[in-house]
Amino acid sequence: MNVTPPPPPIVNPSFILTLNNLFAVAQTKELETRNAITTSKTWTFEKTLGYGAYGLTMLLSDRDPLNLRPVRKVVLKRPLMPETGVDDFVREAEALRNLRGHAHIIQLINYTANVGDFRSRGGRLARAFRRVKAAFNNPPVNLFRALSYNHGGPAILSEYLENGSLVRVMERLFDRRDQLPNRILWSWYHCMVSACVALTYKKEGPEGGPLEREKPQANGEHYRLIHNDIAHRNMMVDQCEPMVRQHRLVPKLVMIDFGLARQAIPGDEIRSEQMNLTDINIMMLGLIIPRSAVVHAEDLRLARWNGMITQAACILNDDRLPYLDPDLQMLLAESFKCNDELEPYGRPSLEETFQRTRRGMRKPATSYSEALRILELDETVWMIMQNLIFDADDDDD
Ligand SMILES: Nc1ncnc2c1ncn2[C@@H]1O[C@H](COP(=O)(O)OP(=O)(O)OP(=O)(O)O)[C@@H](O)[C@H]1O
Repeated sequence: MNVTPPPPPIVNPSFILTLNNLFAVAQTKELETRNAITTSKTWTFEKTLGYGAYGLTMLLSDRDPLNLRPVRKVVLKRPLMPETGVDDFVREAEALRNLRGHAHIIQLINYTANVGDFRSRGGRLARAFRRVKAAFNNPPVNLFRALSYNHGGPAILSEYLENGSLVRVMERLFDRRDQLPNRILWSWYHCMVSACVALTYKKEGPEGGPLEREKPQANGEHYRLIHNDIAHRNMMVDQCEPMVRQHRLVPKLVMIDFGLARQAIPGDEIRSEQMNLTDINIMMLGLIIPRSAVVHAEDLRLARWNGMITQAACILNDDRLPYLDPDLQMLLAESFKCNDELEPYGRPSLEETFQRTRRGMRKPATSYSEALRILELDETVWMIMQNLIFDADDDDD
């Protein structure tokens, strides 16, 4: 019998992480980082937030023995193995630097391609002096320096958002057989669409600078960034903002994890916008029906509805979703519209979705029918947010 030999591996096999050893590698990396941070005495290792095929994401806090400043928490992301994923880190850092200053994007604090560059030549005295200085002012480079003694490779530092991701919200909705009022759905839809608008132009703001809400740009260079990993786990819940009308009751959402982000080629501006937007629209279906298994475009079912063919069948049954705002239902139905060949057709653009979600977000409780109004009142929205996010136990973290 003629047996064809297997093709040679494209990647050096020593760099391939199987699921079996991924956990062990992540644990070792965590221990290394924990030791380096503990030795430095200027930062504290709090916990590991997560790890994927390439990176380990950890929460650290600024150690302030004199209690001179508010404790600052930061997120540190490092590659699991120095040989792999470094390109993803460089791309992620570059995207975060370009997008810094956009209100719905996680804010980069600092980045280095190689923590080894921070290895200081000073002796014990210099180190002791730095430690004393750190009690007054502990800049993020101290962290890179702490990591530099035993390691090289890239590190990304970003702000920490303590309210978890939309996965947490979805799980709680599922457990409690609850549903989100339309005003929360509109508000979060608009946040996520704003994050997609952010991906169309660079902001390049300074570290710690003011954040600006995104606006579709009529002119200027298009950034054409495709996130490639838009999912509930990569949309974080921020704080409420008492001075911003739309986030007084409903906290802002912020997009994270740009490790897979790529810039589309010139000419592909609209395609890049539509790719990000489709992922957001799929996330919206999940927020409306947390029990639905819709997580990928392939899971969408087709329906004929109001003279169109749409893939949004799961939200068109009015008996199952009597509370859903017809305007929101219509926007999502149109966002999954297909032609007779079942290809995407006539879907609202990013700019149109931005304008329609903004109008939706601004609807007061009184604009809903009397039967629904109780769900949409400020008091109900506030109570649901407390319940799902701010007062929720941390047992499922
Ligand atoms: N800035 C942040 N604030 C709070 N939590 C964060 C932050 N960044 C990441 N996390 C948490 O850490 C987890 C992993 O982070 P991240 O998505 O950046 O890494 P990843 O290795 O690409 O993971 P994945 O492949 O699961 O997306 C996230 O799902 C989130 O829960």
